[in-house]
Amino acid sequence: MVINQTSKIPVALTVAGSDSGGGAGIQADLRTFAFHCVHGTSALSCVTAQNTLGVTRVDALSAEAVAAQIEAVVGDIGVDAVKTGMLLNREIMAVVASQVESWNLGNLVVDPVMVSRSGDRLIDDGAIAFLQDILIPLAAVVTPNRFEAQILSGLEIDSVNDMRSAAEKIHSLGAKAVLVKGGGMKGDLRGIDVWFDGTRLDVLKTENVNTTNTHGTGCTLSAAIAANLALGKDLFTAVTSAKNYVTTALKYALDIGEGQGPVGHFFPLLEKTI
Ligand SMILES: Nc1ncnc2c1ncn2[C@@H]1O[C@H](COP(=O)(O)OP(=O)(O)OP(=O)(O)O)[C@@H](O)[C@H]1O
Ligand SMILES: Cc1ncc(CO)c(N)n1
Repeated sequence: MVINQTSKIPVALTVAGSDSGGGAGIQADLRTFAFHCVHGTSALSCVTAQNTLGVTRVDALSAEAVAAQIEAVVGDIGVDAVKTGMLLNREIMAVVASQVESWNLGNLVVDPVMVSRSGDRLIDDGAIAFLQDILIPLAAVVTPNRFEAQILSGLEIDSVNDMRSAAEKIHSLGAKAVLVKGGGMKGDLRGIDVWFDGTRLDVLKTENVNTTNTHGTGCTLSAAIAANLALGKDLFTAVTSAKNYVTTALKYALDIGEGQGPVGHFFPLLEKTI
């Protein structure tokens, strides 16, 4: 890609939580945007005290504060794509949905964050129905992991066929496309995702990377999809390129902390210096 000083700089917005450990959430999103040469902007929904072992505390921002951040960014800078991550509660989801509608924001990637890899609950009771009924229908693509896809579809997911059925069921909620992610599947199925956009049902396969340092894969994937959309790629290409980015970032995952380390976003720089 060539970006010179006269090119229009693509801009992406993440509406998500902060991960103090730097592996997921807004920190992962902004790094991912930067490594796609996309200017990253952010609206913080909550602050988690978190590390590679898990989440010890969550503090929500007010819904008004989230709305004000989105307004400040969109009203002045403008955005080419948006991703949502950990939105925590219905009040925050409601202002995000109304901002998306009033600014007519297309290219919306909804990562329906409900639970972390280490098993911590990242959404309030009662917010799931709102996500399902109001936010997901506004999305260009929704990217549930295995656990989230089970909740959204009501199906048990143990095989690729189950992932296909879940993708079809979740598509009927109204998003243009669905990517059911397979990071939480067992054995060889880890790393297999299923795409459905109403006509095309595809199994997306990359190599299964043998690492336990997988913190932030989902945030990185949805941020990379948003970055690719901001760069003007079509939705399916944005998703497959994002998946390739995550696979390489997993190969360069960081072995830090006592638990699950984060994926290594900065591999493009490492490769240049090797
Ligand atoms: N070990 C692995 N090898 C290859 N790809 C993987 C592996 N683990 C996860 N992935 C890929 O990473 C992407 C994110 O999927 P995953 O199911 O891990 O999301 P998630 O559970 O939302 O992530 P997190 O909550 O850790 O941010 C998917 O494309 C998935 O296939
Ligand atoms: C802030 C935040 N967002 C998303 C996730 C999902 O991995 C997480 N663990 N923390």
